[in-house]
Amino acid sequence: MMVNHPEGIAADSTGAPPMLSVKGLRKVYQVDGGEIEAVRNLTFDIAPGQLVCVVGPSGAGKTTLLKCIAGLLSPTSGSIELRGEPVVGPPHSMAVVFQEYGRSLYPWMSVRANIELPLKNQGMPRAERKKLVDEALAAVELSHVPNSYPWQLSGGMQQRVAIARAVAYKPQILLMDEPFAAVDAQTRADLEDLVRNIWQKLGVTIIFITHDIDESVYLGERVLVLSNSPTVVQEDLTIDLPVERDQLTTRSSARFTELRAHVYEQIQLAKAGTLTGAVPVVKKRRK
Ligand SMILES: Nc1ncnc2c1ncn2[C@@H]1O[C@H](COP(=O)(O)OP(=O)(O)OP(=O)(O)O)[C@@H](O)[C@H]1O
Repeated sequence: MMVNHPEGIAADSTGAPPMLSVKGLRKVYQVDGGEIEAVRNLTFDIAPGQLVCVVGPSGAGKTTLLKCIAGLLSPTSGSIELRGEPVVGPPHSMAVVFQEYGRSLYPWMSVRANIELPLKNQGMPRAERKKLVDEALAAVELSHVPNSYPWQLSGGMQQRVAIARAVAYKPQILLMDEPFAAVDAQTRADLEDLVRNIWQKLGVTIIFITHDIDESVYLGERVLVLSNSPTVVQEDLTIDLPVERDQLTTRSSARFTELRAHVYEQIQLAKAGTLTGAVPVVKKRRK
């Protein structure tokens, strides 16, 4: 049987307030001659330390949701709260890893300097910076290349640098927007294991956006399936796989197959707009 969260409620046995609370989020973009309602009504909580994957059809509003959470876009209506405080700009306690690692690293700076930069900008003393960068390099298994430049590394290694930079910053929430979409399958599998490793070691809350159904089930403790745009939460699914996962055993287990089939079915329904009747809406602006 599939286990679903009651709508919008994050499971937290400690009774602590949610790390993140999204309430009635709506985002309408103003475009030439009209409006596009990208996100209609999203409500959910995320408990501290959860690893939540967000999946949905292309154009479902995943990136829009992430940008609103990161304080890079303001919602048209509804609210986003981080530990009970409204998000009105990029919060200090958040770090974001984007898909385009090539554009997120400075090519003229060494790996170490790239990871160190946000800490330097915070005015952190040199010794403390060095310790955090060394720990982050070890966490992503790049301790052997601190003085290399990003362009000397493979795509997968560059994405590790981007992850290290986020980890060194010690965020309360790590947002990841399709971070492995541009790397090959083998590297992607390694990076998925790296994310679960970091999550287990550091206990950080992670929101991981992906369009890959298998990836969402393999990585997540919970999967939020978004509907087609204009977006609502179509399904909030608990992934009851063991915490210790590995690419071979987990992916060949009967439960994994069952869960991935379920998410696949939900995405198909989302694409067809079956549950929500949702279709992209372009409204004419009143003159
Ligand atoms: N800056 C913008 N201006 C106007 N419309 C936008 C803008 N950004 C996104 N949209 C529209 O909002 C909807 C949701 O887009 P968004 O990029 O958030 O979806 P997504 O789920 O991340 O897509 P994908 O999986 O293809 O990356 C789409 O219809 C898109 O065309």
